[in-house]
Amino acid sequence: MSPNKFQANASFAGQRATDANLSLGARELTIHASKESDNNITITQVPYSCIYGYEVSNDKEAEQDRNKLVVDVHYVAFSGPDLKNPSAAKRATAQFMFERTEDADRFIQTARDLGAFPKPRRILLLVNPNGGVGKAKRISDTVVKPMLQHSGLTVKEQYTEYGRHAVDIAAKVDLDEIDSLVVVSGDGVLHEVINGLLSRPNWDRARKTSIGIVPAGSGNAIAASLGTINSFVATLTVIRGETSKLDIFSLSQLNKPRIYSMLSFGWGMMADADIESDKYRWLGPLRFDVAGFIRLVRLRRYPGKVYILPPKYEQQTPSTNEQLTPPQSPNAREPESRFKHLLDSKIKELPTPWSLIPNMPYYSMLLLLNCPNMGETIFFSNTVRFNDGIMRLWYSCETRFMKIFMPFVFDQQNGKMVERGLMQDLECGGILIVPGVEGKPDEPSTHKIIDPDSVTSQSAKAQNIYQKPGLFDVDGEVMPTARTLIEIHPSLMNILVPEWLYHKDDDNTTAREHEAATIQSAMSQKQSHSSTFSGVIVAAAVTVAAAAVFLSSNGHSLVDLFRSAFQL
Ligand SMILES: Nc1ncnc2c1ncn2[C@@H]1O[C@H](COP(=O)(O)OP(=O)(O)OP(=O)(O)O)[C@@H](O)[C@H]1O
Repeated sequence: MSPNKFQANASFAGQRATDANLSLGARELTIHASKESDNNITITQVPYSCIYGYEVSNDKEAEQDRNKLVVDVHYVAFSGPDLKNPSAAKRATAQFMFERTEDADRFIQTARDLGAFPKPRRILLLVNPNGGVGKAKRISDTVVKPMLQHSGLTVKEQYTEYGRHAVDIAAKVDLDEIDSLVVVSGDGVLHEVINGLLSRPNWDRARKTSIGIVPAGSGNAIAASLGTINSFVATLTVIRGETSKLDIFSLSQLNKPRIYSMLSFGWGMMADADIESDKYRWLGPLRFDVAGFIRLVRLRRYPGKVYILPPKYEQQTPSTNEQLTPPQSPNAREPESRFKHLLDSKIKELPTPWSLIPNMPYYSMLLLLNCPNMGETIFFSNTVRFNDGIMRLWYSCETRFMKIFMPFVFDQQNGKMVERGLMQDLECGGILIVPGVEGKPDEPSTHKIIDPDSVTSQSAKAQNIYQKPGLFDVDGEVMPTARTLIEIHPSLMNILVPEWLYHKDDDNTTAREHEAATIQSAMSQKQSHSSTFSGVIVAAAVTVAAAAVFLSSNGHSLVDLFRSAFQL
């Protein structure tokens, strides 16, 4: 028999087969078996990228014969063609009963050599018991830990005990003792992990530690973007250990420590809604719809100036600091921004290559995204990739209720929100935002939230331009509304991704496409898809109902809400 072929009694995918032929290929295990019921031959493929572990035991049905060994191969099986569909994956086990110990040993050794089984790694698992609707502990206990148990990985679990605890943990953990830092939480805790790692003195070493997420929050934008909303797929991803580069944004303000972001920066309506949605955390992902709806009917204008740097500008001209600290040095410190001086409010006009976004007397929304999804239920645009080294900025000064309402309700999940002309978009390599009243953007006073009643400019008042500068939202966390420099650091970190995910820095696209095709062809049942439209209608109905419940509990009604909307 050829070295990669084996024979064993098999039990898998709800069927039993005597003398099934197993073959270990370059990227998948193939099982040829004849069904006991009708003698028909079935061929089942299990891609290695779906295998999360194995176990060996004695055959219980043949206790006297210690020579007979059973190998359980644990994998994630997809039941529909959409690899990103959260309900399309489940755990499965294929059981092979070998007649002789040598055959079982040879099977395991060959599978190992071909990369069928996960490679041993050390993982620190951070679980936020309070994230989202408090489901992280359950996901960790019922999915993550049981799967990790079979994986052969070394795992240490730690609960976060207070807000920003993950920053402290990531800043202090011994990096020589772990290979990956994985959170079972929402995006907020992953944001904290990134900021903890990048605050370390051994910055260059820390940034290379791979990070991962099993989604258990209410936004889960990163997991939605990676196609790992399903907890089984997310845990499989952590176990298999495939990584991709991840661009990171840094946000600098005068005399404040830099903040790092892996997901988004927002200002205006969406940012206010995101931060304000924290009050409705108990609603889960629906909290964004409710807060968004309330903010939509109370639309505001956000005055300020936004300057941009051309895309890839930084990469074309490496800074002196980067030359001084070669990336191979493990203790290289965080490189300083060469545009830091622009944070000085005395600088009124920015020098080339910076340019002002023209014709924007105020903004109603501004959004910088690093991933296609803004949340589990908000798919923004598939033009955004987390490793292309480009910042994508969307902005608008639209304040008409219906113009914003329609795309937000009907295009939230189909990526067409930006195609409706609601927002303009730009690619850039850096941004400087100067929030504040039109004509006086650089006054130090605009760094604070200002009472609109204190505005004296008649023209600003007449145009209803001058209002509170709004909130700055970084990955769902608030930062002070002040002159802010945002820069991109291409491929700064490494994030755990599903092996079949196509990504741009990949030199093995064909293999990955084959991987996705193999998984898709291995699927047995057809997935039934509810239409996006009906999903949206249901979402809208639930949102309105939730808003009604919330408002009535606060002594208001939907009628008040609509009245205030149309008065604006
Ligand atoms: N034990 C704890 N007690 C209170 N707060 C905590 C605890 N552990 C973490 N936190 C805080 O919980 C906040 C939210 O966490 P997380 O990101 O997991 O959920 P989420 O905000 O619902 O999800 P998403 O960011 O995807 O919307 C974080 O700001 C974090 O600092």
